[in-house]
Amino acid sequence: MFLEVKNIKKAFHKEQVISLLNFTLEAHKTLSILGKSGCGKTTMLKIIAGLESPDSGDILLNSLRINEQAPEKRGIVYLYQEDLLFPHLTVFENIAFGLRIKKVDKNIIAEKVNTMIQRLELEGQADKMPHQLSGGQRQRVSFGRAIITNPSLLLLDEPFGSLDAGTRTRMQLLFKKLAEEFSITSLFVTHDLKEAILMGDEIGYMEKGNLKVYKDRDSFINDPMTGVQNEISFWDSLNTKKENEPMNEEVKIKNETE
Ligand SMILES: Nc1ncnc2c1ncn2[C@@H]1O[C@H](COP(=O)(O)OP(=O)(O)OP(=O)(O)O)[C@@H](O)[C@H]1O
Repeated sequence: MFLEVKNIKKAFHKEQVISLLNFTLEAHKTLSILGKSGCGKTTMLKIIAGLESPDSGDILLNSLRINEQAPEKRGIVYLYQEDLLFPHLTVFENIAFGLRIKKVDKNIIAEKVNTMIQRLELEGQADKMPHQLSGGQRQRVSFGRAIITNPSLLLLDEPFGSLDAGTRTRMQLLFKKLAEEFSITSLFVTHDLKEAILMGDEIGYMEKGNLKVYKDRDSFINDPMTGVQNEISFWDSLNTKKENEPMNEEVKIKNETE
């Protein structure tokens, strides 16, 4: 297993935010994690990234215990909704940033960044500054910046939360494509049911600091806790209403003519 999270617990003062967290993730897979606000999703990601320390338990990456490793040494990138680009750098330089820090040869940087810009469908935007971009374009630049350094694990915290529905759908498809192309291993936190189903090779549901990972999509869909059944009943009830509408109309007309 590539990522192993074992018996993690975390409390803030008296609030037990992570009760007992246990799960594993294979390399090149995406685990989407659904859960209500405040159930501990961000805290879990921060612990894995090394931005918060757990009270107990272990995190293993490639069989190595990384609990004491500094965040920048973990090869993990944590990307959140309002990810800030460097405002004084162009799109090209924002994406190139991680490679420049690693002192990669400038010709290789140019080649890698230009390829990434193409993959992100950002052709013609390379010289723009972040404030000249749309929300979806900014989010794509953030992805590019995160992926270009080949992180071992990508932690995505509601990455499309601030986008409109259409842009969000396009970003989901683009991420699926990039995840495959760059063999990304990721945890994808979302509030959105459809997004969780669409993005995850595996799906987990977090409640009160516990994560349940489902063995397949059907078990997730059939568990009443995940809310999928409620959603289906809602759409079914609208359909039934629609089917009944002409009938009601007929009854009304008939009654009026009687
Ligand atoms: N640094 C902190 N100090 C004290 N309490 C905290 C801290 N960070 C988080 N919490 C608390 O831990 C709980 C879980 O927070 P967390 O941000 O992990 O939830 P979440 O599931 O990511 O929520 P959301 O979906 O709204 O982002 C909340 O009750 C929050 O107030």
